[in-house]
Amino acid sequence: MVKPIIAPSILASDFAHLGCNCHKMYDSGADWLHIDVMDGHFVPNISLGPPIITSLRKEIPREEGKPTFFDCHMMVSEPEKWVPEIAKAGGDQYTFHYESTKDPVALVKLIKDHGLKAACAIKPGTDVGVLYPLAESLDMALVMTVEPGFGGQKFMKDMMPKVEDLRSKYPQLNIQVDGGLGEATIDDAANAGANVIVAGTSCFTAPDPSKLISLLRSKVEDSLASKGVLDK
Ligand SMILES: O=C(CO)[C@@H](O)[C@H](O)COP(=O)(O)O
Repeated sequence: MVKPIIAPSILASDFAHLGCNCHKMYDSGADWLHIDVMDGHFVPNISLGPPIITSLRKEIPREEGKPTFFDCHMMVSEPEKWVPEIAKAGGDQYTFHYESTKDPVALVKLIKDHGLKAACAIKPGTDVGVLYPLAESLDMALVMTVEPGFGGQKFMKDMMPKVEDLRSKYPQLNIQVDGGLGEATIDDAANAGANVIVAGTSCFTAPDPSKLISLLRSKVEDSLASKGVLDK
């Protein structure tokens, strides 16, 4: 059984006001913050890294009963290298890209040994079948719905068969979609069976983020209930 999880991507925040903007997302009903770490090698962009996550964790300390989960999406060439630093900085989940590692099984173990939840992402051109041998050991699978690297891109609806395939094979797995999600695209993602919705531009530009977050949540909830996999 899985729950709807709405995760605003802080890449769309004005970084000059990052702390305030992150509080605003949690106050608006976000479950997680999605933190995009980019190294300029795996993707053609540089975003932020462990020092900023450390500062954010000081600003948003872990507190029982409060949403403070940091979902770290590692768009980096050497995902093994950054596990200890992300753990130390205060990350909660470490999502590596399948395309960036030679040994995903060892990497999942390394991530869990550092007390982090382990997730694996696939780029749009990667076959969903690469996730099958890993799925039982993962806390989440991420199906990218844009080419990783930049916010504000167009949602790729043709990725939805990957989500449908994973949901039918792994009803209990957290399945995340990332890129171009918002009011216009949530139906496609929810109907396919995604339960973790990353939304950057849509959340950070919404006149009322709480309204958007509750809309995204209710669409996911309805779809999970219709599939009989909603954790109430
Ligand atoms: O990982 C990425 C981009 O590489 C995403 O997390 C984007 O930041 C999502 O942004 P929007 O498409 O929602 O603006």
